Amino acid sequence: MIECEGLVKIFKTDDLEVVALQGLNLKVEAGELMAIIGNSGSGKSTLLNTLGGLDRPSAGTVKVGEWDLLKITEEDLVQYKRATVGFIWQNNARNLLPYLTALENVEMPMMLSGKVDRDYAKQLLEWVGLKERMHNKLHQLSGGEQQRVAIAISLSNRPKLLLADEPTGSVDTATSDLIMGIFRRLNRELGVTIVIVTHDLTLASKVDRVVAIRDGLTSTEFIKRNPNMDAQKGFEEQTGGLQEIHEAYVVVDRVGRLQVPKEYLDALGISDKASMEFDGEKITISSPKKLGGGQDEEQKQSI
Ligand SMILES: Nc1ncnc2c1ncn2[C@@H]1O[C@H](COP(=O)(O)OP(=O)(O)OP(=O)(O)O)[C@@H](O)[C@H]1O
Repeated sequence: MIECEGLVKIFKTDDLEVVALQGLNLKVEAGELMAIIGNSGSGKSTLLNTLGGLDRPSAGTVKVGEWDLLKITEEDLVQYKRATVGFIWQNNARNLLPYLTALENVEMPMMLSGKVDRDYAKQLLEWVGLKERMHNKLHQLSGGEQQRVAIAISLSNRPKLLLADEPTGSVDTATSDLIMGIFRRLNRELGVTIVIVTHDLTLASKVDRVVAIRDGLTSTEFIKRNPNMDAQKGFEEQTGGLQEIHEAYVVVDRVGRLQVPKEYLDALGISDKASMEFDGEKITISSPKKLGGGQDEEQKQSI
């Protein structure tokens, strides 16, 4: 469904260039429900905006289904956004109209694309658990309910891909669980591919695959050891961290590049060069060998 290879995004302002994505690789299969995590400024939103057709990529490959988002024309981009992708933001005020009802809000994008399907709009609000509140004006709904209206809106164009940027960022834990449950159902029952960007490790622990971004590159992948773990409700909350539930893998790209965490490099005093050894079973990266002896002091680290 999604294929990014060597994806680069550079933001240019008057006197500054920011390389937000530095040659990122990412594959997402159709029907996946996965999360992207990373520190602030690591490029998560830029990646999501690029996948959503809101930001234009600077270089590399970025394909979503049949669409090549690097080469796509402006005209096709409008079509892509209309037909293929749905978007949910943390700040739902961006896509909601407070003086309209929940139902009218869901119908609005349908109206803009020329085809209002009231039954489907109602069905969507039922899906997100707002059957009883669909005729309430937005300002009469709580923040969590508004976020659920936003989810219904994002599905109004029947997207194959749903992109959610911190969808639970401003709601409480109960609402966050509810939203995650809605995502899981949409994914399992309607087959919508869902990519969630989040800081929240508890949320991330509830999906099968998590990809970590560091400095605009995919660095680590976490794959759930037991995909049926969802059934054990509350388990994630008890265990907390991602590593309890997922196996962590370092991402190696097509030409063999991988990202070594900065803290490891700092601990070993590695800056621009390292020694690498292969003993038939594992690869060892260590601080550069000192020419003319001194190897005994070498600190080693296995990867
Ligand atoms: N429109 C823009 N113009 C210039 N620089 C930008 C723009 N958007 C993002 N950046 C820069 O690109 C880098 C990545 O930003 P991005 O918003 O993708 O990170 P993020 O991981 O989503 O962070 P956060 O979790 O804080 O939202 C940052 O250095 C940011 O300052």
